Amino acid sequence: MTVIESVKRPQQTIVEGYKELVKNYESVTCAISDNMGRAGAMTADMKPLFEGIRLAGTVITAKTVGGDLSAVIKAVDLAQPEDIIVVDAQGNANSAFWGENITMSAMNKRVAAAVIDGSFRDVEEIRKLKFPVFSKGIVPNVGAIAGYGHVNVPVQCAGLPVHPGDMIIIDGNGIVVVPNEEAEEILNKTRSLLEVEDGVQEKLKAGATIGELIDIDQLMQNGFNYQERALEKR
Ligand SMILES: O=C([O-])CC(=O)C(=O)O
Ligand SMILES: [Mg+2]
Repeated sequence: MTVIESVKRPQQTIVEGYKELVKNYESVTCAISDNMGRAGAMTADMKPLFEGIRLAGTVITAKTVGGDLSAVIKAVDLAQPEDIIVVDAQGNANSAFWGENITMSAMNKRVAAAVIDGSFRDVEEIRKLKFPVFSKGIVPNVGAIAGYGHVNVPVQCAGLPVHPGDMIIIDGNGIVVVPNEEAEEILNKTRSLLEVEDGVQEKLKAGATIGELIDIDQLMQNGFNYQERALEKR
């Protein structure tokens, strides 16, 4: 079992920058994905417990072994306010890795959300508590708590590598992960892209179509043929 207690987080101004974007723009995750090479999102089978989850926070990871929840319980204890717990349960949707009691622990630590590559239970209670959970499913069966698992090690979650201290941003479109070392650059690029999007919106509101604005006819005449291109180079 590996338990890493201290996590290197992005500077507070960067974390606040992402929170500000989430406050001011609706589809921040889409702009972040665009800036990460049209990637960076968790898979679409990650479902929210309720609508309207909009958050940015830093990652604490729990990597489970079998159905054991011990790593999740320990991760909650190591969290700082507004952290997001990412549970790598290897996509095991037939076992619960989170429940009402763990939610109440997490709320006592002011954890912002749980993102689980697996399932959880006590769904009605957690909905009433309004604690944000994203998961692959909901199921009553839960594993033992027998001391197995790892905390704050690199993990995967829903198709993405995730490291402790990365940024997670969640809105109505889904979840994106920005690696800690790219957090500042992606924040700046995303701010700019959202401003550009505002400009495009103005043109659309004035009656334009995207096809006109990007000259789609010309683009489609230039269909790319890699064999022709390869021959040109001989
Ligand atoms: O107790 C467990 O193992 C999970 C659970 O149901 C809870 O956290 O309430
Ligand atoms: Mg329970």
